[in-house]
Amino acid sequence: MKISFVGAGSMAEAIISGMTQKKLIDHKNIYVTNRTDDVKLSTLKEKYKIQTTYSMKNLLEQTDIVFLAVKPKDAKDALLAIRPYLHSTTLVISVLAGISISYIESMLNSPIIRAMPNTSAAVGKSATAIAYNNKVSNEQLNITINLLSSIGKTTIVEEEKLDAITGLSGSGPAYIYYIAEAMEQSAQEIGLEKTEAKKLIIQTLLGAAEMLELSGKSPADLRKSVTSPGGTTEAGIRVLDNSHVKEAFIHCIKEATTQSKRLAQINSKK
Ligand SMILES: NC(=O)C1=CN([C@@H]2O[C@H](COP(=O)(O)OP(=O)(O)OC[C@H]3O[C@@H](n4cnc5c(N)ncnc54)[C@H](OP(=O)(O)O)[C@@H]3O)[C@@H](O)[C@H]2O)C=CC1
Ligand SMILES: O=C(O)[C@@H]1CCC=N1
Repeated sequence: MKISFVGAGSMAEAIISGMTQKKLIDHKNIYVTNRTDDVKLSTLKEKYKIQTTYSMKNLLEQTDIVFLAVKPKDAKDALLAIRPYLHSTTLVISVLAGISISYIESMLNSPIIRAMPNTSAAVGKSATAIAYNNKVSNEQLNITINLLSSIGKTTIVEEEKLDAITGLSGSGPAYIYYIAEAMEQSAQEIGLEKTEAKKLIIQTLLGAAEMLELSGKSPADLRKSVTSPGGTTEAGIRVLDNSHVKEAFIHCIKEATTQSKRLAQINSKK
């Protein structure tokens, strides 16, 4: 099987990294291109032993799957560039935030899967959601689900949910990194050494995620079990509550979701 990536940025690299580690597909059959950044292409070629090219013909001839991984604003250009080289059955998987299946259908007569992964794909831990059009065969759907299993967990959803999923889990890793940044900064201010703090923060995040997955308890119950009356956690959380941090996070996720919808509107007019 040959897989081609149009776009060689953070998301394409995260998917390529996950796929090549799991060896589900031979790295020699993974092709990638971008617009101008040849240094990035050389780095990807060196790091993952994949093929790079600036020829669309080379990229797309006899390919089974094309991953579209350009910024939403570049969708039209990329779709126009690939169109002449696609067979009617070539599967197009778009990871673009806010670009609808119908927008892609307006330019391509192809089987289309719209996917929303996240950059944790690089370590096989993406939360990916997919929706697809009626040209996707059962075989293509099964191949895609199998392929995406190499970068994490995949669920099939109705396309309408993808804006919300983009706001929640597509952007989600960034929210957690934001918390990690704050933890790192505070660690220095309370007198901890950077490397020791880093280890403690990572283990704390991993442990909390695993508790959420394995304990069967709700986040609220898990939080209660950390919070002794009159203790340190209570004192800390009081500051978060007084600063309305939970409301800010809820607002953040709603705003990211709205932005996904805005992107759809902006791009549908292009
Ligand atoms: N980053 C993330 O966490 C996630 C991103 N996504 C989606 O993935 C997509 C890519 O995001 P991300 O990787 O962060 O973006 P980047 O800016 O890192 O990468 C975009 C890539 O697209 C290339 N490109 C632009 N136009 C063309 C074109 N016409 N033909 C070929 N290549 C082109 C750029 O090349 P060059 O540098 O040479 O211009 C660059 O390699 C976005 O649509 C985003 O919504 C989805 C989920 C998570
Ligand atoms: O910020 C973005 O637009 C992309 C989509 C989801 C995560 N990153």
